[in-house]
Amino acid sequence: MSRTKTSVKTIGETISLCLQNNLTFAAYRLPNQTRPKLMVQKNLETEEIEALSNINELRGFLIAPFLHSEDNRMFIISPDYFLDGETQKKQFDEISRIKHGGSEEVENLLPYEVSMEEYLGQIENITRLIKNNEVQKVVLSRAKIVNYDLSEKIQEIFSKLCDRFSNAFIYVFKARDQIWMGATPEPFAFFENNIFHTSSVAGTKEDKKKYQLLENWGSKEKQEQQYVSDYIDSVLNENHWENIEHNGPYVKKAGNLLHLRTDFTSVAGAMNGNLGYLIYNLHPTPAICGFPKDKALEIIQSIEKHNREYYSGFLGPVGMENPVSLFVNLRCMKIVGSQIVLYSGGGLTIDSHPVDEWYETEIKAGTLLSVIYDSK
Ligand SMILES: C=C(O[C@H]1C=CC=C(C(=O)O)[C@@H]1O)C(=O)O
Repeated sequence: MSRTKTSVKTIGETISLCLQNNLTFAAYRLPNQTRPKLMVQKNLETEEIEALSNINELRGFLIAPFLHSEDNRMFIISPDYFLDGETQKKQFDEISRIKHGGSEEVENLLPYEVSMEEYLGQIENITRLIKNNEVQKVVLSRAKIVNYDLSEKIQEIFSKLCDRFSNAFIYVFKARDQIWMGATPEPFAFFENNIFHTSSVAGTKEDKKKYQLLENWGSKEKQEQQYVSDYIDSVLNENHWENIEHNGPYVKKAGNLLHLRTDFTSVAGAMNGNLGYLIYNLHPTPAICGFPKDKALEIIQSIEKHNREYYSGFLGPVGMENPVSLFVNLRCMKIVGSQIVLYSGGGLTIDSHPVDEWYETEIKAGTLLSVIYDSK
């Protein structure tokens, strides 16, 4: 009897082993599933991905930044080991024999942390541009730095996130000397039973009974989400994506928050265009950038003083059990030594109130913080 007990290890135990041995890995749990999965790569270096046109040939855990740059590349973690729900002793022993030294030159600089006062000023500058009709929506974001040493608790927090947020995509990855973790409510591109899905998720309220009903949401949130839906609709059409169906907007719970969400589905037939081009054209949607896209991006780049890196990029398994299961990297953090950097943002429109927007980013950062502080 004891043989079966010791012959398997949990994904949590395997994550600990990977961290201890400085291995490149990604663990994740898909929304509404119970089994966490883990991909472990034997080598330290990950493959850079230049373009997504051949996404159908990729296999592994894909990680794309908000914007490509010299420092923020799109890359993939190879599934040399793919562990589904548990790890057999034999695989565990094999993994324990792979060890890498830590890089000493890593410059894990912390990002710029904006004060509340400065953030309110940034919002005022952006709403002025919106009032002048230069742009309609801009998603402004910030990084919040908390002194907290998570290094010994990463697998514990991963497992708590899985328990607490059953309908989110939960992940943790270590690659390129970085550790990121998140519990995102925003599907970006995935397949289920050969049906392609994407979603428009925007507009935020605290999870109060009143807001569980769509009719109690104001025009600010409805408009904010409509920009995203219209954009997704136009990109799907421009890319000749056929038989598109919409469901929404409806109210969807995301941890301590509620969002408005519309789901788009399309039967993945031969008539549909190239999946890689579609993904390339969809990103970044107005849920994380704004509308019109180019102007919003220009404003974000001139106002935000931190580099978003992988926050508001997209990530998830590709070429594994499904062609792609990609999610927008929200409600996420980067673990930097004994500090954590939490990233959050919010959509600004003509009806935004600066102080409310600041608190919205605080509450969004609180999604992960509530779990971290619970584990103290
Ligand atoms: C940009 C974020 O959320 C997006 C997704 C849902 C609701 C949002 C909002 O209400 O502003 C944002 O568009 C974030 O969590 O950092």
